[in-house]
Amino acid sequence: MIRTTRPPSLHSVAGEQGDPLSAIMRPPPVETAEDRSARLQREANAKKISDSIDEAIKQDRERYRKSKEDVKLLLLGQAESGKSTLQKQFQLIYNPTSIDEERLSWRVVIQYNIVRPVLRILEALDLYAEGDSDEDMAEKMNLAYGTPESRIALSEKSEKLGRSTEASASRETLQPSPSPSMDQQLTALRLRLAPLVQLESQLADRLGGVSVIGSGKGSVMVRSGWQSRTFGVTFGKTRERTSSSRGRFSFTGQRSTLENGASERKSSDTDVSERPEPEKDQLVEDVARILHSCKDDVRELWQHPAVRRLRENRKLRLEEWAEYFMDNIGRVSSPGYIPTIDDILHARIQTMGVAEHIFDVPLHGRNVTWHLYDVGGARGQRHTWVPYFDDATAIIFLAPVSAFDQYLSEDPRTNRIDDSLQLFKQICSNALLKQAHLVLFLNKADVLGEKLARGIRVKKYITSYGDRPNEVDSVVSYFKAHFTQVHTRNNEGKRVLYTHLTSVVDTKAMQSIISNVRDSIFRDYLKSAALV
Ligand SMILES: Nc1nc2c(ncn2[C@@H]2O[C@H](COP(=O)(O)OP(=O)(O)OP(=O)(O)O)[C@@H](O)[C@H]2O)c(=O)[nH]1
Ligand SMILES: [Mg+2]
Repeated sequence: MIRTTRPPSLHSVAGEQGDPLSAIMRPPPVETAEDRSARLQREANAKKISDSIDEAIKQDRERYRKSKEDVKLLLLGQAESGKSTLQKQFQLIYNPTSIDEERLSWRVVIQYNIVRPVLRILEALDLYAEGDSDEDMAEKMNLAYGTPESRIALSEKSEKLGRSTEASASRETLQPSPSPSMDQQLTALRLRLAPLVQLESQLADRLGGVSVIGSGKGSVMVRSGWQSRTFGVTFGKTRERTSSSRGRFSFTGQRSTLENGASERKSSDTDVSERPEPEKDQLVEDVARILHSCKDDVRELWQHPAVRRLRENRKLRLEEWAEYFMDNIGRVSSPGYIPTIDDILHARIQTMGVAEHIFDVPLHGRNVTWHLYDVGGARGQRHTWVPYFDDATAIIFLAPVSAFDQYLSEDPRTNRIDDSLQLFKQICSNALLKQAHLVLFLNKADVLGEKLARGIRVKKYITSYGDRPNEVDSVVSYFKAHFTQVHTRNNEGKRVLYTHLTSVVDTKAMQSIISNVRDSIFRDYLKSAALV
Protein backbone atom coordinates (compact mmCIF):
# COMPACT_ATOMS: atom_id res chain seq x y z
CA MET A 1 0.00 0.00 0.00
CA ILE A 2 1.27 3.40 -0.85
CA ARG A 3 0.62 6.56 1.00
CA THR A 4 -0.23 9.84 -0.62
CA THR A 5 -0.49 13.33 0.78
CA ARG A 6 -3.89 15.02 0.58
CA PRO A 7 -4.22 17.45 -2.39
CA PRO A 8 -4.38 21.04 -1.16
CA SER A 9 -8.00 22.12 -0.89
CA LEU A 10 -9.03 24.96 -3.18
CA HIS A 11 -10.59 26.63 -0.23
CA SER A 12 -7.82 26.05 2.18
CA VAL A 13 -6.01 29.06 3.54
CA ALA A 14 -2.79 27.61 2.24
CA GLY A 15 -4.36 27.41 -1.23
CA GLU A 16 -5.56 30.99 -1.16
CA GLN A 17 -2.15 32.12 -0.14
CA GLY A 18 -0.73 30.27 -3.12
CA ASP A 19 -3.26 31.77 -5.57
CA PRO A 20 -1.72 34.88 -7.18
CA LEU A 21 -5.12 36.34 -8.14
CA SER A 22 -6.42 36.06 -4.56
CA ALA A 23 -3.19 37.60 -3.38
CA ILE A 24 -3.72 40.61 -5.65
CA MET A 25 -7.40 40.99 -4.79
CA ARG A 26 -6.96 40.61 -1.04
CA PRO A 27 -7.30 43.97 0.74
CA PRO A 28 -4.10 45.16 2.34
CA PRO A 29 -3.91 44.48 6.07
CA VAL A 30 -3.91 48.22 6.83
CA GLU A 31 -6.16 50.38 4.62
CA THR A 32 -7.36 53.96 4.99
CA ALA A 33 -11.02 54.78 4.26
CA GLU A 34 -9.94 56.64 1.09
CA ASP A 35 -7.86 53.70 -0.17
CA ARG A 36 -10.73 51.39 0.58
CA SER A 37 -13.23 53.42 -1.44
CA ALA A 38 -10.75 53.68 -4.38
CA ARG A 39 -10.17 49.94 -4.21
CA LEU A 40 -13.91 49.20 -4.20
CA GLN A 41 -14.38 51.52 -7.17
CA ARG A 42 -11.61 49.72 -9.07
CA GLU A 43 -13.18 46.36 -8.27
CA ALA A 44 -16.62 47.54 -9.40
CA ASN A 45 -15.16 48.78 -12.73
CA ALA A 46 -13.30 45.53 -13.25
CA LYS A 47 -16.48 43.56 -12.58
CA LYS A 48 -18.41 45.72 -15.06
CA ILE A 49 -15.81 45.00 -17.76
CA SER A 50 -15.74 41.32 -16.90
CA ASP A 51 -19.56 41.11 -17.04
CA SER A 52 -19.68 42.84 -20.43
CA ILE A 53 -17.08 40.41 -21.79
CA ASP A 54 -19.14 37.49 -20.44
CA GLU A 55 -22.25 38.94 -22.08
CA ALA A 56 -20.45 39.40 -25.44
CA ILE A 57 -19.21 35.81 -25.30
CA LYS A 58 -22.73 34.61 -24.52
CA GLN A 59 -24.17 36.60 -27.43
CA ASP A 60 -21.45 35.34 -29.79
CA ARG A 61 -22.18 31.78 -28.73
CA GLU A 62 -25.90 32.35 -29.26
CA ARG A 63 -25.29 33.94 -32.69
CA TYR A 64 -23.04 31.07 -33.69
CA ARG A 65 -25.62 28.52 -32.48
CA LYS A 66 -28.36 30.35 -34.39
CA SER A 67 -26.25 30.85 -37.51
CA LYS A 68 -25.76 27.09 -37.65
CA GLU A 69 -29.52 26.90 -38.09
CA ASP A 70 -29.47 29.46 -40.92
CA VAL A 71 -29.74 28.47 -44.55
CA LYS A 72 -26.64 29.35 -46.56
CA LEU A 73 -27.30 29.47 -50.28
CA LEU A 74 -24.50 29.93 -52.80
CA LEU A 75 -25.22 31.31 -56.27
CA LEU A 76 -22.51 29.93 -58.51
CA GLY A 77 -21.76 30.04 -62.23
CA GLN A 78 -19.56 31.78 -64.78
CA ALA A 79 -19.60 35.56 -65.35
CA GLU A 80 -22.82 36.87 -66.94
CA SER A 81 -24.71 33.69 -66.03
CA GLY A 82 -27.37 35.66 -64.12
CA LYS A 83 -26.38 35.22 -60.43
CA SER A 84 -26.80 38.85 -59.40
CA THR A 85 -30.04 39.05 -61.36
CA LEU A 86 -31.34 36.00 -59.48
CA GLN A 87 -30.25 37.65 -56.24
CA LYS A 88 -32.39 40.68 -57.21
CA GLN A 89 -35.37 38.35 -57.69
CA PHE A 90 -34.84 36.98 -54.15
CA GLN A 91 -34.58 40.57 -52.93
CA LEU A 92 -37.85 41.44 -54.69
CA ILE A 93 -39.66 38.60 -52.95
CA TYR A 94 -38.13 38.70 -49.47
CA ASN A 95 -36.93 42.29 -49.07
CA PRO A 96 -38.77 44.43 -51.65
CA THR A 97 -38.38 47.71 -49.78
CA SER A 98 -34.64 47.59 -50.18
CA ILE A 99 -34.71 47.24 -53.97
CA ASP A 100 -37.18 50.10 -54.09
CA GLU A 101 -34.81 52.27 -52.07
CA GLU A 102 -31.96 51.47 -54.43
CA ARG A 103 -33.76 52.52 -57.60
CA LEU A 104 -32.01 55.84 -58.15
CA SER A 105 -28.59 54.39 -57.51
CA TRP A 106 -29.10 52.15 -60.57
CA ARG A 107 -29.24 55.19 -62.87
CA VAL A 108 -25.47 55.40 -63.12
CA VAL A 109 -25.24 51.71 -64.07
CA ILE A 110 -27.93 52.10 -66.70
CA GLN A 111 -26.22 55.19 -68.11
CA TYR A 112 -23.02 53.19 -68.33
CA ASN A 113 -24.96 50.33 -69.97
CA ILE A 114 -26.01 52.83 -72.68
CA VAL A 115 -22.87 54.90 -73.17
CA ARG A 116 -20.64 51.83 -73.44
CA PRO A 117 -22.56 50.20 -76.34
CA VAL A 118 -22.82 53.57 -78.15
CA LEU A 119 -19.05 53.76 -77.99
CA ARG A 120 -18.75 50.18 -79.20
CA ILE A 121 -21.06 50.82 -82.13
CA LEU A 122 -19.05 53.88 -83.15
CA GLU A 123 -15.82 51.90 -82.89
CA ALA A 124 -17.35 49.13 -85.00
CA LEU A 125 -18.39 51.66 -87.63
CA ASP A 126 -14.84 52.98 -87.62
CA LEU A 127 -13.68 49.57 -88.71
CA TYR A 128 -16.49 49.08 -91.17
CA ALA A 129 -15.78 48.98 -94.84
CA GLU A 130 -18.28 47.77 -97.41
CA GLY A 131 -15.70 45.81 -99.36
CA ASP A 132 -14.42 43.76 -96.42
CA SER A 133 -14.89 40.03 -96.43
CA ASP A 134 -16.36 38.43 -93.31
CA GLU A 135 -12.92 37.15 -92.36
CA ASP A 136 -11.35 40.60 -92.65
CA MET A 137 -14.10 42.09 -90.60
CA ALA A 138 -13.99 39.41 -87.89
CA GLU A 139 -10.27 39.97 -87.64
CA LYS A 140 -10.68 43.70 -87.30
CA MET A 141 -13.39 43.34 -84.69
CA ASN A 142 -11.16 41.03 -82.69
CA LEU A 143 -8.36 43.52 -82.98
CA ALA A 144 -10.68 46.10 -81.54
CA TYR A 145 -12.34 44.08 -78.81
CA GLY A 146 -10.13 41.08 -78.13
CA THR A 147 -7.83 40.60 -75.15
CA PRO A 148 -4.36 42.13 -75.15
CA GLU A 149 -3.07 38.63 -75.90
CA SER A 150 -5.44 38.10 -78.79
CA ARG A 151 -4.66 41.59 -80.02
CA ILE A 152 -0.99 40.71 -80.18
CA ALA A 153 -1.70 37.38 -81.83
CA LEU A 154 -3.95 38.93 -84.41
CA SER A 155 -1.63 41.82 -85.20
CA GLU A 156 1.14 39.31 -85.77
CA LYS A 157 -1.17 37.36 -88.03
CA SER A 158 -2.09 40.53 -89.92
CA GLU A 159 1.53 41.41 -90.37
CA LYS A 160 2.31 37.92 -91.64
CA LEU A 161 -0.43 38.32 -94.16
CA GLY A 162 1.12 41.63 -95.14
CA ARG A 163 -1.92 43.46 -93.88
CA SER A 164 -1.09 45.52 -90.82
CA THR A 165 -3.91 47.23 -88.99
CA GLU A 166 -2.81 50.59 -90.39
CA ALA A 167 -2.68 49.16 -93.87
CA SER A 168 -6.19 47.81 -93.47
CA ALA A 169 -7.38 51.11 -92.11
CA SER A 170 -5.89 53.10 -94.98
CA ARG A 171 -7.34 50.57 -97.39
CA GLU A 172 -10.73 51.27 -95.86
CA THR A 173 -10.47 54.94 -96.61
CA LEU A 174 -9.68 54.08 -100.22
CA GLN A 175 -12.73 51.81 -100.49
CA PRO A 176 -15.69 53.39 -102.18
CA SER A 177 -18.04 54.27 -99.30
CA PRO A 178 -21.49 52.63 -99.22
CA SER A 179 -23.04 55.95 -100.10
CA PRO A 180 -21.70 59.46 -99.45
CA SER A 181 -24.87 60.51 -97.72
CA MET A 182 -24.68 57.53 -95.37
CA ASP A 183 -21.10 58.43 -94.52
CA GLN A 184 -22.08 62.02 -93.92
CA GLN A 185 -24.96 60.93 -91.71
CA LEU A 186 -22.66 58.78 -89.62
CA THR A 187 -20.04 61.51 -89.34
CA ALA A 188 -22.69 63.95 -88.16
CA LEU A 189 -24.05 61.41 -85.67
CA ARG A 190 -20.59 60.74 -84.36
CA LEU A 191 -20.06 64.46 -83.77
CA ARG A 192 -23.38 64.88 -82.02
CA LEU A 193 -22.74 61.86 -79.80
CA ALA A 194 -19.20 62.93 -78.85
CA PRO A 195 -20.24 64.71 -75.59
CA LEU A 196 -21.99 61.53 -74.46
CA VAL A 197 -19.26 59.01 -75.20
CA GLN A 198 -16.64 61.27 -73.66
CA LEU A 199 -18.27 60.60 -70.29
CA GLU A 200 -17.70 56.85 -70.46
CA SER A 201 -14.58 56.77 -68.33
CA GLN A 202 -16.06 59.13 -65.76
CA LEU A 203 -19.06 56.85 -65.38
CA ALA A 204 -16.76 53.88 -64.95
CA ASP A 205 -14.89 55.83 -62.27
CA ARG A 206 -18.11 56.74 -60.52
CA LEU A 207 -18.95 53.07 -60.24
CA GLY A 208 -15.57 52.67 -58.61
CA GLY A 209 -14.85 49.97 -61.09
CA VAL A 210 -11.68 48.48 -62.35
CA SER A 211 -11.46 47.42 -65.95
CA VAL A 212 -11.70 43.71 -66.37
CA ILE A 213 -8.33 42.62 -67.57
CA GLY A 214 -8.70 40.76 -70.78
CA SER A 215 -12.41 41.39 -71.18
CA GLY A 216 -11.82 43.65 -74.12
CA LYS A 217 -15.30 45.02 -73.59
CA GLY A 218 -14.25 47.77 -71.27
CA SER A 219 -16.78 46.59 -68.71
CA VAL A 220 -16.40 47.61 -65.10
CA MET A 221 -16.16 45.23 -62.24
CA VAL A 222 -17.37 46.42 -58.89
CA ARG A 223 -17.79 45.06 -55.43
CA SER A 224 -21.44 44.55 -54.68
CA GLY A 225 -21.33 47.34 -52.13
CA TRP A 226 -21.14 49.85 -54.99
CA GLN A 227 -24.61 51.12 -54.09
CA SER A 228 -23.30 52.33 -50.75
CA ARG A 229 -20.76 54.47 -52.58
CA THR A 230 -23.27 55.89 -55.02
CA PHE A 231 -25.74 56.16 -52.14
CA GLY A 232 -23.13 58.18 -50.32
CA VAL A 233 -23.15 60.60 -53.20
CA THR A 234 -26.74 60.55 -54.26
CA PHE A 235 -28.74 59.22 -51.39
CA GLY A 236 -27.44 60.98 -48.31
CA LYS A 237 -30.82 62.17 -47.08
CA THR A 238 -32.73 59.07 -47.95
CA ARG A 239 -30.24 56.87 -46.18
CA GLU A 240 -30.73 58.75 -42.94
CA ARG A 241 -34.43 58.13 -43.08
CA THR A 242 -33.92 54.42 -43.36
CA SER A 243 -31.28 54.26 -40.68
CA SER A 244 -33.60 52.38 -38.35
CA SER A 245 -33.54 49.47 -40.72
CA ARG A 246 -31.59 46.36 -39.89
CA GLY A 247 -28.28 45.77 -41.62
CA ARG A 248 -29.07 43.10 -44.15
CA PHE A 249 -26.28 43.35 -46.63
CA SER A 250 -22.60 42.79 -46.56
CA PHE A 251 -19.85 41.83 -48.89
CA THR A 252 -16.73 39.89 -48.21
CA GLY A 253 -17.42 40.11 -44.52
CA GLN A 254 -18.00 43.87 -44.28
CA ARG A 255 -21.49 44.61 -43.12
CA SER A 256 -23.24 47.84 -43.92
CA THR A 257 -26.75 49.04 -43.24
CA LEU A 258 -27.79 49.18 -46.85
CA GLU A 259 -30.87 47.11 -46.96
CA ASN A 260 -33.52 46.54 -44.40
CA GLY A 261 -35.49 43.57 -43.23
CA ALA A 262 -38.99 44.86 -43.91
CA SER A 263 -41.03 42.07 -45.35
CA GLU A 264 -44.11 43.73 -46.76
CA ARG A 265 -43.92 43.93 -50.52
CA LYS A 266 -44.55 47.32 -52.06
CA SER A 267 -45.98 47.61 -55.50
CA SER A 268 -42.88 47.74 -57.62
CA ASP A 269 -43.41 50.90 -59.63
CA THR A 270 -45.93 52.95 -57.68
CA ASP A 271 -44.77 54.92 -54.65
CA VAL A 272 -41.89 56.69 -56.36
CA SER A 273 -43.52 60.09 -55.74
CA GLU A 274 -43.42 59.48 -51.97
CA ARG A 275 -39.68 59.04 -52.00
CA PRO A 276 -37.74 61.83 -50.32
CA GLU A 277 -35.74 64.05 -52.64
CA PRO A 278 -32.27 62.51 -52.94
CA GLU A 279 -29.08 64.49 -53.07
CA LYS A 280 -27.98 65.03 -56.64
CA ASP A 281 -24.95 63.42 -58.20
CA GLN A 282 -23.66 66.03 -60.64
CA LEU A 283 -22.17 63.50 -63.06
CA VAL A 284 -25.37 61.46 -63.22
CA GLU A 285 -27.38 64.64 -63.74
CA ASP A 286 -25.02 65.80 -66.50
CA VAL A 287 -25.18 62.45 -68.29
CA ALA A 288 -28.98 62.44 -67.94
CA ARG A 289 -29.17 65.91 -69.53
CA ILE A 290 -26.84 64.99 -72.41
CA LEU A 291 -28.62 61.68 -72.90
CA HIS A 292 -31.93 63.45 -73.08
CA SER A 293 -30.65 65.96 -75.63
CA CYS A 294 -29.17 63.28 -77.88
CA LYS A 295 -31.63 60.43 -77.39
CA ASP A 296 -32.83 60.78 -81.00
CA ASP A 297 -29.23 60.49 -82.17
CA VAL A 298 -28.73 57.34 -80.11
CA ARG A 299 -31.92 55.93 -81.59
CA GLU A 300 -30.89 56.94 -85.10
CA LEU A 301 -27.52 55.27 -84.60
CA TRP A 302 -29.14 52.11 -83.23
CA GLN A 303 -31.56 51.91 -86.16
CA HIS A 304 -29.07 53.01 -88.81
CA PRO A 305 -28.89 50.57 -91.77
CA ALA A 306 -25.10 50.27 -91.42
CA VAL A 307 -25.44 49.29 -87.76
CA ARG A 308 -28.30 46.92 -88.52
CA ARG A 309 -26.20 45.26 -91.14
CA LEU A 310 -23.29 44.86 -88.75
CA ARG A 311 -25.63 43.28 -86.21
CA GLU A 312 -27.36 41.05 -88.73
CA ASN A 313 -24.15 39.62 -90.06
CA ARG A 314 -22.90 39.42 -86.46
CA LYS A 315 -19.89 41.57 -87.02
CA LEU A 316 -21.18 43.65 -84.15
CA ARG A 317 -22.42 41.60 -81.20
CA LEU A 318 -23.96 43.45 -78.31
CA GLU A 319 -25.00 41.81 -75.08
CA GLU A 320 -28.64 41.41 -74.12
CA TRP A 321 -28.60 44.32 -71.66
CA ALA A 322 -27.16 46.67 -74.29
CA GLU A 323 -29.96 45.71 -76.68
CA TYR A 324 -32.55 46.13 -73.92
CA PHE A 325 -31.47 49.69 -73.07
CA MET A 326 -31.03 50.68 -76.71
CA ASP A 327 -34.56 49.47 -77.43
CA ASN A 328 -35.81 51.51 -74.45
CA ILE A 329 -33.71 54.60 -75.12
CA GLY A 330 -36.64 57.04 -75.30
CA ARG A 331 -37.99 56.07 -71.88
CA VAL A 332 -34.69 55.73 -70.00
CA SER A 333 -33.47 59.12 -71.23
CA SER A 334 -36.63 61.03 -70.42
CA PRO A 335 -36.35 63.83 -67.83
CA GLY A 336 -36.86 62.66 -64.23
CA TYR A 337 -36.31 59.04 -65.24
CA ILE A 338 -36.44 56.56 -62.37
CA PRO A 339 -35.43 52.98 -63.16
CA THR A 340 -38.22 50.42 -63.12
CA ILE A 341 -37.75 46.97 -61.60
CA ASP A 342 -37.39 45.55 -65.10
CA ASP A 343 -34.64 48.08 -65.85
CA ILE A 344 -32.82 47.09 -62.65
CA LEU A 345 -33.12 43.41 -63.55
CA HIS A 346 -31.59 44.12 -66.96
CA ALA A 347 -28.85 46.42 -65.71
CA ARG A 348 -25.42 44.84 -65.88
CA ILE A 349 -22.66 45.30 -63.40
CA GLN A 350 -20.01 42.69 -62.86
CA THR A 351 -19.61 41.35 -59.31
CA MET A 352 -16.24 41.28 -57.61
CA GLY A 353 -15.68 39.11 -54.55
CA VAL A 354 -18.61 37.64 -52.67
CA ALA A 355 -21.70 39.59 -51.67
CA GLU A 356 -23.79 38.32 -48.78
CA HIS A 357 -27.48 39.17 -48.73
CA ILE A 358 -29.60 38.21 -45.75
CA PHE A 359 -33.33 37.48 -45.87
CA ASP A 360 -35.90 36.12 -43.48
CA VAL A 361 -37.81 33.31 -45.14
CA PRO A 362 -40.99 32.04 -43.47
CA LEU A 363 -41.25 28.34 -42.61
CA HIS A 364 -44.27 26.96 -40.74
CA GLY A 365 -44.99 30.19 -38.89
CA ARG A 366 -41.41 31.09 -37.98
CA ASN A 367 -38.65 32.85 -39.89
CA VAL A 368 -35.49 31.14 -41.00
CA THR A 369 -32.56 33.40 -41.86
CA TRP A 370 -31.18 32.83 -45.34
CA HIS A 371 -27.72 34.02 -46.29
CA LEU A 372 -27.44 34.35 -50.05
CA TYR A 373 -23.90 34.51 -51.38
CA ASP A 374 -23.66 36.14 -54.82
CA VAL A 375 -20.18 35.53 -56.17
CA GLY A 376 -18.14 37.05 -58.98
CA GLY A 377 -18.10 34.44 -61.74
CA ALA A 378 -15.12 35.55 -63.83
CA ARG A 379 -12.20 33.15 -63.72
CA GLY A 380 -10.06 35.52 -61.67
CA GLN A 381 -12.80 35.68 -59.04
CA ARG A 382 -13.47 32.01 -58.46
CA HIS A 383 -10.86 31.53 -55.73
CA THR A 384 -12.97 33.78 -53.48
CA TRP A 385 -15.79 31.19 -53.41
CA VAL A 386 -13.97 28.50 -51.45
CA PRO A 387 -14.27 29.93 -47.90
CA TYR A 388 -18.05 29.73 -48.30
CA PHE A 389 -18.13 26.05 -49.24
CA ASP A 390 -17.83 24.19 -45.95
CA ASP A 391 -21.12 25.26 -44.39
CA ALA A 392 -23.20 25.73 -47.55
CA THR A 393 -26.74 24.38 -47.23
CA ALA A 394 -27.55 24.69 -50.91
CA ILE A 395 -26.17 25.76 -54.28
CA ILE A 396 -27.93 27.20 -57.28
CA PHE A 397 -25.64 26.75 -60.26
CA LEU A 398 -26.53 28.97 -63.21
CA ALA A 399 -25.55 27.91 -66.70
CA PRO A 400 -26.60 30.26 -69.53
CA VAL A 401 -27.82 28.01 -72.35
CA SER A 402 -27.86 30.96 -74.73
CA ALA A 403 -24.06 31.17 -74.55
CA PHE A 404 -23.36 28.44 -77.12
CA ASP A 405 -21.98 31.04 -79.58
CA GLN A 406 -19.93 32.97 -77.03
CA TYR A 407 -16.43 32.67 -75.67
CA LEU A 408 -15.04 33.67 -72.29
CA SER A 409 -13.87 37.26 -72.04
CA GLU A 410 -11.10 35.96 -69.79
CA ASP A 411 -10.09 33.27 -72.28
CA PRO A 412 -11.38 33.82 -75.82
CA ARG A 413 -10.53 30.23 -76.79
CA THR A 414 -13.00 28.68 -74.35
CA ASN A 415 -16.61 28.30 -75.39
CA ARG A 416 -18.92 29.46 -72.60
CA ILE A 417 -20.98 26.26 -72.51
CA ASP A 418 -17.79 24.25 -72.21
CA ASP A 419 -16.61 26.47 -69.34
CA SER A 420 -19.96 26.03 -67.59
CA LEU A 421 -19.70 22.25 -67.88
CA GLN A 422 -16.14 22.23 -66.54
CA LEU A 423 -17.13 24.48 -63.66
CA PHE A 424 -20.19 22.38 -62.89
CA LYS A 425 -18.00 19.30 -62.74
CA GLN A 426 -15.73 21.00 -60.20
CA ILE A 427 -18.73 21.95 -58.07
CA CYS A 428 -20.33 18.47 -58.23
CA SER A 429 -17.11 16.74 -57.30
CA ASN A 430 -16.00 19.14 -54.56
CA ALA A 431 -15.76 17.24 -51.27
CA LEU A 432 -16.69 20.30 -49.18
CA LEU A 433 -19.96 20.67 -51.07
CA LYS A 434 -20.97 17.00 -50.91
CA GLN A 435 -23.83 17.60 -48.49
CA ALA A 436 -25.19 20.72 -50.21
CA HIS A 437 -28.58 20.60 -51.89
CA LEU A 438 -27.94 21.07 -55.60
CA VAL A 439 -30.07 23.09 -58.03
CA LEU A 440 -29.21 23.78 -61.67
CA PHE A 441 -30.71 26.71 -63.56
CA LEU A 442 -30.39 26.40 -67.33
CA ASN A 443 -30.70 30.14 -67.69
CA LYS A 444 -31.27 32.75 -70.40
CA ALA A 445 -33.87 30.56 -72.10
CA ASP A 446 -35.42 33.74 -73.59
CA VAL A 447 -32.10 34.80 -75.13
CA LEU A 448 -31.62 31.27 -76.50
CA GLY A 449 -35.06 31.48 -78.16
CA GLU A 450 -34.21 34.85 -79.76
CA LYS A 451 -30.87 33.61 -81.07
CA LEU A 452 -32.37 30.49 -82.64
CA ALA A 453 -35.20 32.57 -84.13
CA ARG A 454 -32.55 34.78 -85.76
CA GLY A 455 -31.18 31.69 -87.45
CA ILE A 456 -27.99 31.30 -85.41
CA ARG A 457 -27.03 27.65 -85.70
CA VAL A 458 -25.83 25.75 -82.64
CA LYS A 459 -23.96 23.26 -84.80
CA LYS A 460 -21.64 25.99 -86.03
CA TYR A 461 -20.26 26.49 -82.50
CA ILE A 462 -20.94 23.10 -80.89
CA THR A 463 -20.01 20.68 -83.62
CA SER A 464 -21.10 17.65 -81.60
CA TYR A 465 -24.66 18.99 -81.80
CA GLY A 466 -24.70 17.61 -85.35
CA ASP A 467 -27.92 17.64 -87.32
CA ARG A 468 -30.32 17.86 -84.40
CA PRO A 469 -33.10 20.42 -84.92
CA ASN A 470 -32.06 24.02 -84.29
CA GLU A 471 -34.97 24.51 -81.90
CA VAL A 472 -35.24 25.50 -78.25
CA ASP A 473 -36.56 22.14 -76.94
CA SER A 474 -33.93 20.15 -78.74
CA VAL A 475 -31.06 22.46 -77.76
CA VAL A 476 -32.15 22.58 -74.11
CA SER A 477 -32.48 18.76 -73.93
CA TYR A 478 -29.04 18.40 -75.45
CA PHE A 479 -27.38 20.73 -72.93
CA LYS A 480 -29.43 19.33 -70.06
CA ALA A 481 -28.27 15.80 -70.92
CA HIS A 482 -24.65 16.99 -70.75
CA PHE A 483 -25.09 18.66 -67.34
CA THR A 484 -26.98 15.62 -66.01
CA GLN A 485 -24.19 13.36 -67.21
CA VAL A 486 -21.58 15.49 -65.44
CA HIS A 487 -23.65 15.27 -62.27
CA THR A 488 -24.18 11.51 -62.53
CA ARG A 489 -20.48 10.87 -63.05
CA ASN A 490 -19.55 13.01 -60.05
CA ASN A 491 -22.22 12.02 -57.59
CA GLU A 492 -20.65 9.96 -54.84
CA GLY A 493 -23.22 11.10 -52.30
CA LYS A 494 -26.14 10.09 -54.54
CA ARG A 495 -27.72 13.48 -54.16
CA VAL A 496 -30.61 14.63 -56.30
CA LEU A 497 -30.10 17.31 -58.96
CA TYR A 498 -33.04 19.70 -59.30
CA THR A 499 -33.06 21.34 -62.73
CA HIS A 500 -35.08 24.34 -63.95
CA LEU A 501 -35.18 26.08 -67.31
CA THR A 502 -35.18 29.78 -66.45
CA SER A 503 -35.10 33.37 -67.67
CA VAL A 504 -34.19 35.05 -64.42
CA VAL A 505 -35.29 38.48 -65.72
CA ASP A 506 -38.86 37.16 -65.87
CA THR A 507 -40.22 38.22 -62.47
CA LYS A 508 -43.53 36.38 -62.73
CA ALA A 509 -42.04 33.03 -63.70
CA MET A 510 -39.26 33.41 -61.13
CA GLN A 511 -41.71 33.80 -58.27
CA SER A 512 -42.97 30.25 -58.67
CA ILE A 513 -39.52 28.82 -59.46
CA ILE A 514 -38.02 30.47 -56.37
CA SER A 515 -40.83 29.19 -54.16
CA ASN A 516 -40.31 25.72 -55.62
CA VAL A 517 -36.56 25.93 -54.90
CA ARG A 518 -37.25 27.27 -51.40
CA ASP A 519 -39.52 24.30 -50.64
CA SER A 520 -37.01 21.75 -51.87
CA ILE A 521 -34.20 23.41 -49.86
CA PHE A 522 -36.42 23.47 -46.76
CA ARG A 523 -37.31 19.78 -47.21
CA ASP A 524 -33.62 18.84 -47.02
CA TYR A 525 -33.06 21.38 -44.26
CA LEU A 526 -35.80 19.87 -42.07
CA LYS A 527 -34.56 16.35 -42.78
CA SER A 528 -31.02 17.23 -41.66
CA ALA A 529 -32.37 19.15 -38.63
CA ALA A 530 -34.28 16.02 -37.58
CA LEU A 531 -31.07 13.99 -37.72
CA VAL A 532 -29.12 16.41 -35.50
N1 LIG B 1 -32.66 38.40 -71.19
C1 LIG B 1 -32.07 37.87 -70.13
N2 LIG B 1 -31.06 38.51 -69.56
C2 LIG B 1 -30.48 37.93 -68.49
C3 LIG B 1 -30.89 36.69 -67.95
N3 LIG B 1 -30.11 36.40 -66.89
C4 LIG B 1 -29.26 37.43 -66.77
N4 LIG B 1 -29.47 38.34 -67.73
C5 LIG B 1 -28.74 39.58 -67.96
O1 LIG B 1 -27.38 39.24 -68.14
C6 LIG B 1 -26.56 40.22 -67.53
C7 LIG B 1 -25.59 39.53 -66.61
O2 LIG B 1 -26.28 39.03 -65.50
P1 LIG B 1 -25.66 39.09 -64.03
O3 LIG B 1 -26.74 38.65 -63.10
O4 LIG B 1 -25.03 40.40 -63.79
O5 LIG B 1 -24.54 37.98 -64.16
P2 LIG B 1 -23.60 37.42 -63.00
O6 LIG B 1 -23.68 35.94 -63.05
O7 LIG B 1 -23.92 38.05 -61.70
O8 LIG B 1 -22.18 37.89 -63.52
P3 LIG B 1 -20.85 38.18 -62.64
O9 LIG B 1 -21.22 39.13 -61.56
O10 LIG B 1 -19.90 38.77 -63.62
O11 LIG B 1 -20.38 36.86 -62.13
C8 LIG B 1 -27.48 41.22 -66.84
O12 LIG B 1 -27.59 42.35 -67.67
C9 LIG B 1 -28.80 40.50 -66.76
O13 LIG B 1 -29.90 41.36 -66.86
C10 LIG B 1 -31.98 36.02 -68.60
O14 LIG B 1 -32.40 34.92 -68.23
N5 LIG B 1 -32.52 36.64 -69.70
MG1 LIG C 1 -22.88 39.32 -60.48
